[in-house]
Amino acid sequence: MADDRFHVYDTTLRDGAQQEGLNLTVVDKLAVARHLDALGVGFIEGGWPGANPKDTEFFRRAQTELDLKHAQLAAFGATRRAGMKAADDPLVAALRESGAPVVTLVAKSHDRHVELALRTTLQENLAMIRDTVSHLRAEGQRVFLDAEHFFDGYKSNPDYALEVLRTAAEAGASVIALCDTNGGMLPDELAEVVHAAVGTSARIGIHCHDDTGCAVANSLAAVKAGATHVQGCANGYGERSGNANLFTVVANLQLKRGFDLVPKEALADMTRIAHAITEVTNVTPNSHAPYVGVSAFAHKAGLHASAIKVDPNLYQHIDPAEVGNDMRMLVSDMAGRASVELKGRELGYELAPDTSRELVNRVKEMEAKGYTFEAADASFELLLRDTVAGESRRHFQVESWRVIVERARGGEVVSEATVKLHAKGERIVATGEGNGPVNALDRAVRLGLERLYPELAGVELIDFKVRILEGAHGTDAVTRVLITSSDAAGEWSTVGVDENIIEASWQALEQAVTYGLLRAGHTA
Ligand SMILES: CC(=O)SCCNC(=O)CCNC(=O)[C@H](O)C(C)(C)COP(=O)(O)OP(=O)(O)OC[C@H]1O[C@@H](n2cnc3c(N)ncnc32)[C@H](O)[C@@H]1OP(=O)(O)O
Ligand SMILES: CC(=O)C(=O)O
Repeated sequence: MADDRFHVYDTTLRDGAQQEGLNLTVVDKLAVARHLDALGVGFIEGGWPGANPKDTEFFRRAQTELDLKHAQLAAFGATRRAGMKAADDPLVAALRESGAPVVTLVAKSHDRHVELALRTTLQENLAMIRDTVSHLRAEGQRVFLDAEHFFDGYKSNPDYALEVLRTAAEAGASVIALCDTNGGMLPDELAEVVHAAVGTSARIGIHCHDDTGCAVANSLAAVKAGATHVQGCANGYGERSGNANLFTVVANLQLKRGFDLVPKEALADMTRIAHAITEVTNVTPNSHAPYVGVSAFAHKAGLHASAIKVDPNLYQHIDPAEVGNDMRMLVSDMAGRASVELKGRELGYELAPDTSRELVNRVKEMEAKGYTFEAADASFELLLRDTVAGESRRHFQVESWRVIVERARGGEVVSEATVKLHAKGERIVATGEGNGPVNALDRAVRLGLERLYPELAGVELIDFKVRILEGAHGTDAVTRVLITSSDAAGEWSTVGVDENIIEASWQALEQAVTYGLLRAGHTA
């Protein structure tokens, strides 16, 4: 089990699930819990048993289907309703019966909320907290308290807000998490309030929302002010602008502040875990996320690359391997010789200085015409190979292509493409039909080449993006086409640019096929 000196408490399955558009099944929740446990968090808040059948079911199945190595499960719920006994409240019963060793109770700590939202007295709210905490403690559960709206409540009535903490601690709550529920706090003022709360006898925790973009900074400020329990969500999921991103918080505390929160090997697996969770949640990963985003260690500027060539630490705050991420070089019109040299090395080529210079010039010229190599790594690698070895080293040469688009009598629109190619000493003429001109060209090329290169059967065109770009003089617009292809081992992207959309598509398609053949081991 995790070290009890400092708590890492994940609430993805409860507060994270309050994110717009995020909807997890019980199986999804179990899968996310396993990923979080692999990261080594101390607590996983699984949901609110009794509030909906899914969360009740999660806790039932968790007892037999989750074999947690690090984390303890926490069941979330509210203090009892006003005017009744905790033992008689069905939602409190659901917490008791959840099988979770920890219960986290949300309680009002803002006087205005007690009066307006709960519609009860300040004294009755304290009684609700006291009764519910002591009842669950007597039933053998460890009880944490989320002091809802604590910071706004402290500003409105500090004595009452602190009285809520004291009441919960005296009744047996072992953690009191101060919640910036509306997410409106800034780090300096938040730290002052945390300072005032530390010493109320229970461990003080922090739970921040990101409405000011400060959830992570606020969590760190709270820890500096004495909090020893930090809550957050995987990938910053959560209601409105989200919760503190637990991955960022953990990496910051462990790598910058020297806390020993999760095993070193687990931290080095964090990027994979963050992405594995996005696969379950079906939320597109934020490529710019600190530490774990695919762009977190991607370098585009030529000046950066020239320094990185000497020492990567000159433009990186940590070694990406510490969080399981990788440094990547992006090649674009902002590249210099060092950028292409490093990118070449990443792809397995050692480039001579003259070749790097020629390649940078070609990249800049082509990007000025509308090509984009940072989005089309495969096109860059082909350009690099052409620069080193010449285009004659391609697997096939194109004599010509032609496409006919016909609206037939019945109204059906059909496309037919003919390609004339040269490969392995043969002249090939092939015709393909498709539901559009690019589809027809793709079929024709495959039909022509598959006999010589059977691996092409495993290459699929999976995405096709078109963008109309302003021409250099603002009049003659050009089309950029990006094609993403895949085989059993991965994906690659290629780019084509021309005033004619079919020519632009053809360029991207020809490169997609050529790169697919390279990946299949045909060096041409
Ligand atoms: C800050 C947070 O994110 S806390 C987590 C919030 N999460 C959720 O709300 C998701 C799950 N919620 C639910 O499924 C439902 O709201 C339930 C099952 C909890 C309650 O549903 P309902 O009984 O239909 O009540 P409803 O949602 O309309 O209102 C909430 C009730 O809880 C009361 N309440 C709110 N906070 C607390 C609290 N801390 N302690 C006790 N009661 C509370 C409200 O006063 C209100 O009481 P009322 O029914 O007498 O008006
Ligand atoms: C409890 C909780 O999620 C909050 O106050 O934000």
